[in-house]
Amino acid sequence: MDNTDTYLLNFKGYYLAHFTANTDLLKNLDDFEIRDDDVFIVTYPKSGTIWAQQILSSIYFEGHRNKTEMVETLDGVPFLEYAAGKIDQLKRPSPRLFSSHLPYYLAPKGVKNKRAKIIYIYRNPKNILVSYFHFSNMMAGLQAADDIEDFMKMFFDGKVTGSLCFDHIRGWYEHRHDFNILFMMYEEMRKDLRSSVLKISSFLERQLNEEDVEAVVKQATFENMKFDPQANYEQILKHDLGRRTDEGSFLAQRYRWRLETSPDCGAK
Ligand SMILES: Nc1ncnc2c1ncn2[C@@H]1O[C@H](COP(=O)(O)OS(=O)(=O)O)[C@@H](OP(=O)(O)O)[C@H]1O
Repeated sequence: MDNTDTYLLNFKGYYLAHFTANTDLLKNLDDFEIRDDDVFIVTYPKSGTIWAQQILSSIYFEGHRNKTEMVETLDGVPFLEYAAGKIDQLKRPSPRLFSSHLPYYLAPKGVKNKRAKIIYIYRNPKNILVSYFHFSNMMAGLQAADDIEDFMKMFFDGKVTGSLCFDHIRGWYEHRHDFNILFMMYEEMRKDLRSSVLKISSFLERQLNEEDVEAVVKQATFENMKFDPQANYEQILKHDLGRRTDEGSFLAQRYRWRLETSPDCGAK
């Protein structure tokens, strides 16, 4: 493990966000005990993790779906490799839902033996790039960039948390036969959220009645999540992760309308 960079932790050739990496867990990552009913959301950063967390959490937890329980979405679907000390993963009751930005080759042995289910969300890298640029400038623990060109250099050199985006997506896709995995595309989910929820719940073998499906979809709309304090990470951002500036949020999309029309993807 190379600890020398302020922002990036190099673990076996892969960059993690230094400030929040769970180094104790990483030491024994390969042997991390996997249960048959574990479920992982795997993404490259800025590809829709928080969105998938919301969908999974409301598929699995009735109290979340019906808003009778006030649980931060992230606490229901915590990261495996981040937030050291916050949760003892081994003591969590089943079924455990996880999030992860890890590349395929760092997945614990049990995941490679198809013991857990994985939902891999991928997003158009142009949209990732713009989202990541704004996000890096907002988050205290990530390296800020002077402008989009500056960030593009880091992004295409893979000198960002998550390393090179293309390696991440290609790696998981080319090794898909080693895993019990469902691929979902962010942009397709945007086009048809209901079908995406049905596809995910069917893969997870979770029976939902019509009313449940409606509730999950409603909870997962951008408009709902943007203003739902349990879902939008605002408190976590403020108190745990740390902001560099008051501007920006996890659910930004301020440039969304430009994506279809502008060659610079709304970077300016
Ligand atoms: N409900 C819903 N619908 C559509 N899009 C959504 C939704 N929830 C989150 N998002 C968008 O996902 C982007 C954040 O990605 P991640 O959650 O993967 O970020 S992170 O890696 O966990 O930091 C981020 O994209 P940008 O807005 O383009 O930055 C979020 O807006």
